[in-house]
Amino acid sequence: MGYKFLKLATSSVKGGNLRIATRHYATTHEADLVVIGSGPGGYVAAIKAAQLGMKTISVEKDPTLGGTCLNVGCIPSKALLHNSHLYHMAKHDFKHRGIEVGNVSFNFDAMMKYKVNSVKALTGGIAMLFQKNKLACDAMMKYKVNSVKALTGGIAMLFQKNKVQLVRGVGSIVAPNKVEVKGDKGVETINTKNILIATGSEVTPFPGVTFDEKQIITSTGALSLPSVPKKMLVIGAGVIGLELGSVYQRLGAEVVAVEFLESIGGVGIDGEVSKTLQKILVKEGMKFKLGTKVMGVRKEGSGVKVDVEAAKGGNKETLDCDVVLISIGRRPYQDAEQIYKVDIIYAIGDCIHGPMLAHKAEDEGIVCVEGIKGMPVHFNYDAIPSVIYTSPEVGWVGKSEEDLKKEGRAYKVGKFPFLANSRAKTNGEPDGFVKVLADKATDVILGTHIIGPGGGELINEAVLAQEYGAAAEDVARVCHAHPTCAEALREANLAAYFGKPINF
Ligand SMILES: Cc1cc2nc3c(=O)[nH]c(=O)nc-3n(C[C@H](O)[C@H](O)[C@H](O)COP(=O)(O)OP(=O)(O)OC[C@H]3O[C@@H](n4cnc5c(N)ncnc54)[C@H](O)[C@@H]3O)c2cc1C
Ligand SMILES: NC(=O)c1ccc[n+]([C@@H]2O[C@H](COP(=O)([O-])OP(=O)(O)OC[C@H]3O[C@@H](n4cnc5c(N)ncnc54)[C@H](O)[C@@H]3O)[C@@H](O)[C@H]2O)c1
Repeated sequence: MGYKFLKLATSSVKGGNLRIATRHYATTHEADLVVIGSGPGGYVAAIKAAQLGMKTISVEKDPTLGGTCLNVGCIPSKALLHNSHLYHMAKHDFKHRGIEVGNVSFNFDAMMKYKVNSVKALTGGIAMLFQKNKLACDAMMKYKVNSVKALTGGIAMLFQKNKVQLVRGVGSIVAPNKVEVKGDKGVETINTKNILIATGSEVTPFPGVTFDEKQIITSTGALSLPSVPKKMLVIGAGVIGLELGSVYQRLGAEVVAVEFLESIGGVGIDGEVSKTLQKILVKEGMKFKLGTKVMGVRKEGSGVKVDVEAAKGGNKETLDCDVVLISIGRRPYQDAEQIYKVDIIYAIGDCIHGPMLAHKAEDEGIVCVEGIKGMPVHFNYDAIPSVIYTSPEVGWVGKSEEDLKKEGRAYKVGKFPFLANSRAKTNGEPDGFVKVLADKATDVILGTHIIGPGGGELINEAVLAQEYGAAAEDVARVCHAHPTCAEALREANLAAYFGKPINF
């Protein structure tokens, strides 16, 4: 697929948050490429462009680099998921493994501090990498002084290393080759050959509901609650609802997830995997109200009341909770004022179509700047992995059984349970399975679905196979280390191509 699909008129970029700035120029810069937004899409694109020899400027409005993913998304959520999982294991699982640790408790403040430090370490590093390309930048230097700690980390280091210049402030496209940045230093102007928009996304609001980020919260509030609520209601059992719901459920909250659909896990998840995940999470203590729509959310007394109704109509009830997390999706960032209509700009990541995932944004960023340089480009949208970082983890790539049935495509299924995988069994993590879907006639892999230990890591092997057009037999004939959970992936491929695995 060519890179032109990323070349958009600004008017077609859904997240049109690009303002017409007041014209009072403090400084003028020249660039080959200006990247607006330093999330995983923008910062990766900026670094790649600098590595390809382009004079690159990154424009960021927020005080820290890294966008949603590093500041209020992937990274802080995974810090909480990992540590709450360790706590949960120590409390409920260690004893039967012969590990005696006495009374296990947790220090919520310390857990939050660990999360903050994980984020700092990564956001700081981007600026360092930008600096490595030795472009003078006052804002960068100020940043260096102000956040020495941050500079020891990842993104700051990457900016430094790759000589990407950073200009802080809100970017606006004011002409086809001109970006204005309104920041603390007034308005800076950048004359540039190319512009790339990577302005990301924001929470989809719930009609009639105002977030206070204390009791009626988005994912951002959920990442910084002062204490574990007694009862948490989650609206939307998609990725965020399941991940952050898991965190608080493990830490002792009673968590109920209300979901409009009859299944959990959001878009693209295979139906059998979704059902299995739901069973496991219910066993762990999470509750679900599926096929239920939320009609209203209001604060009453010290709590929150949520009015719900069966999605098909009928049964109505009011649910009580201390905190309600609304996680019904995200939309392209909409701080829209006036949009200058220019034809030749590029846009990537959450602000355009496609799955809102950090790795999708990153890969689009690389493909986009390679395209600008006139290099051959390739991005296979059918081979973007999805992971839900619950316990066990869920990972998938390609088509689900539901997709294939809808398409009327003849396919075969190869399935292997972790119960029969020696490593998973020995580790005491036997829940879940690997399912491979392959074309009935050609054996070419169409989709892989994993629920089980390390599913989020294992899926990458399946992505590689699918990217290279592998048949199930190809993976089945590759020697896999023993004992590893990856052998379950091999066995599922064996089952798909030969009809029978070895160990089950
Ligand atoms: C709780 C949560 C958990 C998540 N977990 C995962 C996960 O595990 N894995 C995964 O793949 N994805 C995850 N995501 C999704 C992921 O965060 C996004 O897909 C990703 O951040 C998108 O990258 P982006 O570069 O397109 O935009 P963003 O990361 O949103 O970055 C956009 C940047 O642009 C800046 N900006 C916007 N407008 C302007 C302007 N006019 N001038 C200057 N700067 C501007 C913003 O300040 C921001 O820094 C998660 C999201 C959330 C909310
Ligand atoms: N692990 C990851 O990769 C990860 C983690 C977190 C977030 N993200 C990204 O962030 C984005 C947003 O996540 P999300 O969980 O908010 O969205 P989502 O699309 O994953 O899930 C939203 C869920 O809310 C349900 N819903 C919508 N309106 C509802 C209503 N009125 N009442 C009840 N249920 C309702 C939907 O049916 C859906 O199941 C996603 O696109 C996701 O890709 C990714």
